[in-house]
Amino acid sequence: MTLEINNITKKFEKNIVLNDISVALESGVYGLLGANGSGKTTLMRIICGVIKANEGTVIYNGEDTNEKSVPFRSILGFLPQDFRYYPDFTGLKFLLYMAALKGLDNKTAKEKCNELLHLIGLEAVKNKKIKKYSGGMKQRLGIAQAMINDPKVLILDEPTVGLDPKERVRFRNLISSFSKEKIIILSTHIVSDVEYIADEILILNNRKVENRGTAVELVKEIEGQVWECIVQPAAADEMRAKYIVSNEKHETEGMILRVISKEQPTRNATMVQPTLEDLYLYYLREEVGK
Ligand SMILES: Nc1ncnc2c1ncn2[C@@H]1O[C@H](COP(=O)(O)OP(=O)(O)OP(=O)(O)O)[C@@H](O)[C@H]1O
Repeated sequence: MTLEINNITKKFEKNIVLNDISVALESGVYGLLGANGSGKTTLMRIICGVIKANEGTVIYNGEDTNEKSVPFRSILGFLPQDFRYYPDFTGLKFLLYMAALKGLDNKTAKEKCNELLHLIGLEAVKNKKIKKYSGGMKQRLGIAQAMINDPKVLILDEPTVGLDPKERVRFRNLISSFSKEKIIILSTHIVSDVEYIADEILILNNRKVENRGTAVELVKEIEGQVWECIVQPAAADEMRAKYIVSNEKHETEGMILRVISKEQPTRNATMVQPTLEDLYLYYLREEVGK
């Protein structure tokens, strides 16, 4: 199973959001990481055919997904960022409705809806109207609707938004149990989510997929560049202006700063193991310095 994104360029008027992006994906879970506005949603919408790229193609198992003769939609599941619900529908009715739209027959739809409602932990409230659901419950319902047709390619735009820690764990388990022989792409700002779920991480930066790899592979890039040092509060501002500071802790002896820098930032600084969170901030350095 392969999904190839070939030379995708997307402009909104003069604003080039994605510039000649090419990535080839095989079955697995991919975490798409990038700053606000880096084009994650745009890329996902292009893959799903919701919007068209100016240039480039999306090829699934050797076939262009934009060709009308290619039934890509039937093997695709999508949770958009701005997913709309019908507030007066119950959770079950909503899923049955989505199943009908995807062409499932009645019997399969009922079975699938109940199975998913159980998996996402909404069985007890399936007959309640969606307007009475919490944000996390709605989000889980959105995830379920994306999975209703047992898609081979599942695209989830910020699926963990609004989920509490317990719900996030449930989501991770759901994805790993579902991920066999599938391509799952999910975007998030929550680094720990991709760290736990994704087999591979794609970093979207400067209009490109700038880097890809496992969390362990990626953090190697900044090995030897992450430091912890103690500074007095008065010096913290200067440090923030000069370096990427990925964490700050107030202690009695001063402030403990976690700093990303090629050189040792202070004489007392000790080198520490980089994390994916450090790497993320490293890629977002322009934002950090602002
Ligand atoms: N329909 C549109 N018309 C004009 N500009 C757009 C449109 N959609 C997106 N953009 C612009 O494209 C850029 C990328 O937006 P996109 O939503 O893809 O980023 P993102 O990485 O998903 O951001 P976020 O993390 O905030 O959701 C932004 O500068 C945005 O303003």
